[in-house]
This record gives sequence, structure tokens and C-alpha cells, in this order.
Amino acid sequence: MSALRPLRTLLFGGHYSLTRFCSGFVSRIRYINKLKENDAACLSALQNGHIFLFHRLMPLLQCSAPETFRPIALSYSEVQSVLHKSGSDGSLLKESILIGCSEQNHAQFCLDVGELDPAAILRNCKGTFMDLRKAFFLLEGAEAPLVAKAQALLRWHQINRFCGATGQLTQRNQAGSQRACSSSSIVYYPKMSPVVIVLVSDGKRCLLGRQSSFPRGLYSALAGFCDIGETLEEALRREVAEEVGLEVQSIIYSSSQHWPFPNSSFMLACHATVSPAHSQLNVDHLELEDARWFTEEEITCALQVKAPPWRDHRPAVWLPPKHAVAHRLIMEWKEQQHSKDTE
Ligand SMILES: NC(=O)c1ccc[n+]([C@@H]2O[C@H](COP(=O)([O-])OP(=O)(O)OC[C@H]3O[C@@H](n4cnc5c(N)ncnc54)[C@H](O)[C@@H]3O)[C@@H](O)[C@H]2O)c1
Ligand SMILES: [Mg+2]
Repeated sequence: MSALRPLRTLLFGGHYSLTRFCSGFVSRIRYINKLKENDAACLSALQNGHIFLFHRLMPLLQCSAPETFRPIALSYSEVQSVLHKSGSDGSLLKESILIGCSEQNHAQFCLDVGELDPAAILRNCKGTFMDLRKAFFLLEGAEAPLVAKAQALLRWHQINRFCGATGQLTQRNQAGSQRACSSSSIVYYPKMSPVVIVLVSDGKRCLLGRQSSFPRGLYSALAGFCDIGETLEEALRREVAEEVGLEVQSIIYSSSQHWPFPNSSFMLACHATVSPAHSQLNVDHLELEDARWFTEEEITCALQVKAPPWRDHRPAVWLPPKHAVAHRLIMEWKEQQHSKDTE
């Protein structure tokens, strides 16, 4: 990395306040770790914990304010009652997966009730099952990553039921933090694919691109999966060269994010610069439908569009919503431009 940021920002990416790391944090982390290692302790925590329901990977949400939704935390006995009333014997509850621990020290779990009739479930508890692509942007700040993590873990268990070496069924531990094959002794852990995401600047403008699969008018920072054996910096330089034909001069790390779409990426977000004399784009149209330089004024204007825009509102350009790390990169760049202007 060409520049170091203050240690707190580097470690916590600015997403957390320091108060979160005072008393209670260490004990919560150790408690979660214990539940991952001790099946009996995890089962007992489940009986006193909070459970978030999903149906075929769609979270159960309740409307808390106009255009704002919250996941519903149910107790063990509430879920037991919902399952019984929906025609299940309740044994499904043991398939709950540990996702965290609340600040009030309640272990948090998720459970996919995809084999039951959703209408029967919803008759017995308030709320609605919503596609995560829609739900993610309607959730409050702290709850969106928790729901995304829960869905990622549920998906991982659904598609990793068999051992790649023996073809045998794998067995999960009670927390759902791993699956093991008794024949090969291979232990599988949930995975994220590292992706570099970069906001390139030529000093005055920033570079955004769009894929043809993006919703109309959406422009974002350049992104790409890291190849095996690459460093973050190598992946970033390669992606920028591949997608827009530019050579970056400097790289500054910003922050990171788990991104659930389409399948658990670990987004590593950076700023990079190119020389204004070498900022002519040569876009690879197999990868990107379009890439363009945007001025600060154009960014300010695009940020005024509510993201995602209403279906009948078709803005020419709009930017990733606040939960996306691309949004954070754009805001940081804008702030930096502003501080340059006032220097
Ligand atoms: N959170 C955000 O702000 C944000 C913003 C932009 C993009 N993203 C995410 O970044 C991810 C990567 O961006 P991209 O699509 O431009 O990547 P990309 O430029 O690397 O192109 C995707 C292609 O890379 C290949 N690939 C290589 N390794 C892969 C792997 N491990 N998994 C899947 N495909 C792999 C596939 O052929 C795929 O079609 C996307 O999943 C997107 O959702 C997140
Ligand atoms: Mg890309």
C-alpha cells in the first residue's frame, strides 16, 4: 500500500465506533467461539437465543416505518409454536445456525423453513418473506450485514452437503460453523471469494462503470475477483488494466465488506490514482457496457437520486445505495475533493 491510514480506521474501517470495543466485546467474542466449539453449549444457547427465520433464503421481515424493514427475532418457544402450527414436529429447530451474539448477550441463530408452506408460517407469525436483493436496501444499517451473513451461511450449508473427495454426506457441527466428512476427515468452512473494488481518480474526476446486467442507469466502482496467488494490489492493477486499459499509480486501502450477492464475496475497497496525462479509457466491452469519468458536480447530482430508484423513475445515472462499499468509496472521494477545494 502506498499510504497508511490511522490504525483505528485501518482495523475497523470506520464502520464501528470505539465504544463497541469496550467492556463486553471480548466476552461476547469468546462466548461465540465457545458455542462454535461446544455442541452442547450451542444447543443450550439456542434454547435461550434469538432465531431469525428464512424461507428458501428469503428473510422474514416486519415493516417498522415507511420503506424500512427489520428482521424479526423469535424465541425458541415462539419458533417451536410456529413450526407446530405449520404442521412440523419442531425437530427442524436443531438445524438453526449460529450467526452472532447481541449486545444484550443473546446468541443469535437463523433457520430456513423452506420445506414448510410459507403461507402457513405467515398465518402464525407477523411479517413477510422478502427477496434479499430487495430487503438488503430496506434494512437498517446494523441489521443488513447480520441478515446477509445469515443468508450466506444458510446458502453455504445448502450447497455444501457432500464431500468433494468422497461424495459422502458431510455432517455439520451444532453451530453450523463447519461441515466434516467422516470418511476423508476433511473439514469444510464457510468461504468468501476475495474481490477488489476500486475507485480510480485522475485527481479531478472519478471513474465509474456499469455491466449490462446492472439495473438501468446504475454506475459503480470497478470490481473484480482476485485470482489465486495474487496480492490485493496485483488484483487491483490487473482489473483496472483489463476493464478500462489504465495503469494505476498509487493505491490506498479504504475498508472491507461482506457482500452476499450473488454468492458471498469479501469486498476489499481501495482508492487508486492514474496520471491525468494517461487517463484515456480503453473499455473492454466484454466486461463493461460502459465506463466514464465523472466530475464532482456529476457525482453530487447522481447522489441526489434515491437508490434504488422507483420502478417508474428512470434516472440517467444513479449510484450504489448506502449499504454498498462502492457508496462509501464515492462519499470518501467526494469528501476528499471538497477538502482540496477548501484548502
Ligand atoms: N458491494 C459493492 O459495493 C459492490 C460493487 C460492485 C460490485 N460488487 C460485487 O463484486 C463482485 C465482482 O465484480 P465483477 O462481477 O465485476 O467481477 P469480475 O470483473 O472479476 O468479473 C466476473 C467474472 O469473473 C470470473 N470469476 C473469477 N473468479 C470468480 C469467482 N470466485 N466467483 C465468480 N466469478 C469469478 C467469472 O467469469 C465472472 O463472470 C460481484 O459479485 C458484484 O456483486 C459489489
Ligand atoms: Mg468487473
